[in-house]
Amino acid sequence: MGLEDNSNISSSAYSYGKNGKGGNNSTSLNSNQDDFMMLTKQLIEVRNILKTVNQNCSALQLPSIVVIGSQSSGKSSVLEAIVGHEFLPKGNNMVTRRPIELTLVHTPNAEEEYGEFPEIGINNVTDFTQIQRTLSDLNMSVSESECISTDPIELKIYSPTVPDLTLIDLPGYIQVINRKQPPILKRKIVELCDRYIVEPNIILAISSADVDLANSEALTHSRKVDPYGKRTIGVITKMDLVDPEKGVDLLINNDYPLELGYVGMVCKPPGKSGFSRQLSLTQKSDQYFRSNPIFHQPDVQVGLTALKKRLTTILEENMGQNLYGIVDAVQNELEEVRYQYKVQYNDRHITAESYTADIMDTLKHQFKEFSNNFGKAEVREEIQNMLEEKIMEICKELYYDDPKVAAFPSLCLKDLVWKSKVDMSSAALTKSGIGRATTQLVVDIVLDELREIASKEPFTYHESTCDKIIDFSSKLLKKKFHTTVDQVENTIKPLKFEVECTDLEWERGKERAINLVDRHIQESQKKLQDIRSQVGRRKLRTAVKYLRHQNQKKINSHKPVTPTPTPKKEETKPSDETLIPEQLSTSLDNLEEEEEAQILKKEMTKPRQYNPILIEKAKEAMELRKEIAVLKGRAAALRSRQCSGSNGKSCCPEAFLSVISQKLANSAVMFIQIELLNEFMFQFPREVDNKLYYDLSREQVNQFACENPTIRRHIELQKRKDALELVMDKLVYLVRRQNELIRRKELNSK
Ligand SMILES: Nc1nc2c(ncn2[C@@H]2O[C@H](COP(=O)(O)OP(=O)(O)OP(=O)(O)O)[C@@H](O)[C@H]2O)c(=O)[nH]1
Repeated sequence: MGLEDNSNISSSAYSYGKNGKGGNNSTSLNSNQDDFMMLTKQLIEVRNILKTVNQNCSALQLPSIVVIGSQSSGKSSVLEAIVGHEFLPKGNNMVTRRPIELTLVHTPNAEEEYGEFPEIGINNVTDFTQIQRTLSDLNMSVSESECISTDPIELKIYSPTVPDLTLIDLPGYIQVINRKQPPILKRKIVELCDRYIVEPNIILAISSADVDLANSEALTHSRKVDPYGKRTIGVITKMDLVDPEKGVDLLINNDYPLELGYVGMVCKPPGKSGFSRQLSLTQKSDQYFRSNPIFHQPDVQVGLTALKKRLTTILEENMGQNLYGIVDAVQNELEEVRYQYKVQYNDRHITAESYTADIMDTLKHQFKEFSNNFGKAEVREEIQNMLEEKIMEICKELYYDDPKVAAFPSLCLKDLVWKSKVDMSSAALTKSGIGRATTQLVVDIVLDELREIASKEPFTYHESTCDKIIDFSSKLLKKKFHTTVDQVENTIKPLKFEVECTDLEWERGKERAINLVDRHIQESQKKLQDIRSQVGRRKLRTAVKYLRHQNQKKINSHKPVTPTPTPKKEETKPSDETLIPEQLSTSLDNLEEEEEAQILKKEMTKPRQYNPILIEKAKEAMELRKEIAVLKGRAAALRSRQCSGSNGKSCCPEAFLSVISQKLANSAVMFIQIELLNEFMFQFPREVDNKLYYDLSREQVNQFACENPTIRRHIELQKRKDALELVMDKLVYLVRRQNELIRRKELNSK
């Protein structure tokens, strides 16, 4: 727009100022102005939508009005005059440290004016001193050493008296740095302003009337990026501080011409503390100019009304010019996003709610699979396995660790001490808190399974949800824990006193016992093998021999010194029945003995320091050998005739205990199933729905879904596509209106 157009607008603005009402424009002009307002409003909306999805794409940016000027030039006063309220931070201590992005929303039918800070979620603030305080706090969050932050504060003001505008308030240029300010501050402010005075933004260059325009920082900086003033509006503040003639000279400025011209302002008449109410503010601001005819010239634009009108018109024109470019940019962006959406997600629409519901279904489904595979038979098997380990512990304590265990098979029916051990062992098994142990075992299995589910995708993304699952499951199980324990204990009570056993039960028990002992032999052999591989066969053998030698030395030193009778030949090697375990295991090494005798001899004559870890391993290996030997003996006994029937139970404690363990497991499983598991399996899916889905707010559901990065990206792209489609709809409508407007203008001008 050239100066010719400016004069039109200024005269209409002035005529508005003169009668203080709506002026004398024609109806068609009014409707055109409404259309202009509508375009600006809609484009500001579009701009805000685009901002939510496309912060970094300059092609999609719509213009804002950027306010620049030196400190105390009157920037805040102008902005406050436009808004009609004091709301900007005041003080000497560099109160503007962050850009303030101010969106003014004209709400013609609303009675209330209010502000909101969308980014920090503060809404509906009707008290403008509260807005001022919040702005101060947000500015002061930037430390003095940091001086300036580029992170903008977003503020929206809704009012029936503001025009639709987007303004950006920036810290004032510093002319002379004071002692307290860091030297870098001046440059930082220039850099910050430079970021904002770029195209397509409109520059509102504020200069004070009482300062020579040659020294105006605002004009100096704006001219660097907009030499002809095509997008710079000059505002001369404090017009009351200079003679009206000089003021008018400044406005019809030929020294520093701007295509968009200058507007003169008086925001604070001399002697007044400031304005507080919108209506009086506009009136008082314009009053100064009304009272002096020198300002009643067509080329002179003065007063708040003129400024507001000028800003909305220029912003609207600028947005109108940008409209087609924006449409193209949005169209391109939308096509790209649609393509990505198709390629990456096959146009599959997803919501945080649908994802959350899917996850819960997956969880319930996996749990159902587990519960189907964890029926009575499986629970019984688990309990029996646990009891078998207990059997081995009991046998180890009562039988295997007994130094005379080798003699057990021959004495088990005759020797009272050995005979009584079978009752001791059955008592140990039945009285060992079976109720608690079995219930706890099942609880642990259920919780372990849930942890297992939680350890896989997609649950790995939702750590706190997994914690919740474990938490409410533990609580559900805990509720039933004690009753289940009591029930199990009650049912197994009779087994504590007497255990009857049929032939079939004995056979099964024996079979399990044989398997159990065989399994333990294999496990011990595996451990021994591992030690051999870790240490090395030869090294281990030498260390074992060394230990044996040491043991023997100890035994000899404790023996009374009596002449040793020469043993008879057959006594030198004990019979298998009387072999103690160590000797038994030693006999396994006969083949290797020759080979190592030499090394050992050397070791004994020239003692050396053995690695303590090697010694530990050697001790462990000796224990294992001993254990394997005993277990092999027990496996043979269980397979022998001695254990063919239950009457040989005192010779076959493993088989007898296995019979008892089967009976215990049968009784326990029934109550664990009824009291604990059935209830839990029924409750779990309901708790999932209640605690993990229905209880969540919309925001929490969103948060949950976005914990999964794939879903977050999917939702973001979808949001972007939705927003761009919405923007595109609005733009298509605006283009139609704009074309209509141009057509009408052309008709009017004919
Ligand atoms: N006489 C007179 N004084 C004014 C006018 N406008 C503003 N002032 C005064 O000038 C001083 C600076 O005004 P501000 O609006 O705070 O200026 P600013 O550019 O925002 O200052 P900084 O925030 O320091 O950058 C204040 O004391 C105002 O009261 C005016 O039109 N006439």
